Amino acid sequence: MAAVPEPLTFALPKGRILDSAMPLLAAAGLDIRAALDEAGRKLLFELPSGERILLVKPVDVPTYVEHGIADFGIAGLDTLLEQGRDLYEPVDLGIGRCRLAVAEPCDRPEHLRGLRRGMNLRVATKYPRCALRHYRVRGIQPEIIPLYGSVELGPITGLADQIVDLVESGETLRQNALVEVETIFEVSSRLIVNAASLRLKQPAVSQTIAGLRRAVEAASRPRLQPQKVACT
Ligand SMILES: Nc1ncnc2c1ncn2[C@@H]1O[C@H](COP(=O)(O)OP(=O)(O)OP(=O)(O)O)[C@@H](O)[C@H]1O
Ligand SMILES: O=P(O)(O)OC[C@H]1O[C@H](OP(=O)(O)OP(=O)(O)O)[C@H](O)[C@@H]1O
Repeated sequence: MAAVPEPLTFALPKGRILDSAMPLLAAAGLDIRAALDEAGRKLLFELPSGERILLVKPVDVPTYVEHGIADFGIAGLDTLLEQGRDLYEPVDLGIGRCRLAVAEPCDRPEHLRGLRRGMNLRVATKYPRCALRHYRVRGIQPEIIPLYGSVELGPITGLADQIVDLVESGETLRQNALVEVETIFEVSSRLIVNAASLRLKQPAVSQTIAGLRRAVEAASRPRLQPQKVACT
């Protein structure tokens, strides 16, 4: 008797990324909307097609995938570069687009003079490793002040001179009198895969990857504008 294939498990990030990922997942045959509504506050649920869904804080998604608890996950490039884990990253989903950037108060250019004189630069960030790498290649050794959110408060309150944080529209910076001075890298969300699942759960894993690639391609194709038809 043929062995029943083990169902796939997906670690999905709660919050803004899940909303943009749902149409892509549905197009790839993984329609989680109804099960999600039914799940209420449950963090682990099963789809009628058998797949298991784990709802995880975005920063924890790579942990579940690296440890093999989930076969797949969705994580931002910011999180992946910060954590530097052993994972496959086969599809850029093209969602959750933003950038990791350096910003500072618009009205306080004196830190620049400090930088040139090698004075201690205090940088508040949720991304200590990415920030350190960015400054070190420029010969600057900043004091990193780790924060878990509302990073823009750092310079306003005098906690930090600069911040390294995500910028999308730039509205949060603007409303907090900060200005972007350098982009470190562009961010989008990626499909991540556990290394062992890639080998041991073929062909289901390959099918999912191919399905999501097709969904991303279809989503990025320009839509045809409806043409006006002249009635004669
Ligand atoms: N403003 C933004 N625009 C687009 N993508 C973003 C933005 N902020 C974050 N992201 C992307 O979404 C991912 C998750 O960010 P999100 O803010 O939802 O998680 P979080 O900071 O852990 O939130 P929470 O603290 O509410 O759990 C980030 O790693 C990044 O890739
Ligand atoms: O350029 P914008 O479009 O204004 O977006 C950028 C903001 O979005 C993220 O914050 P989030 O909403 O996740 O809150 P957080 O500060 O708690 O991380 C990020 O950390 C910025 O603060």
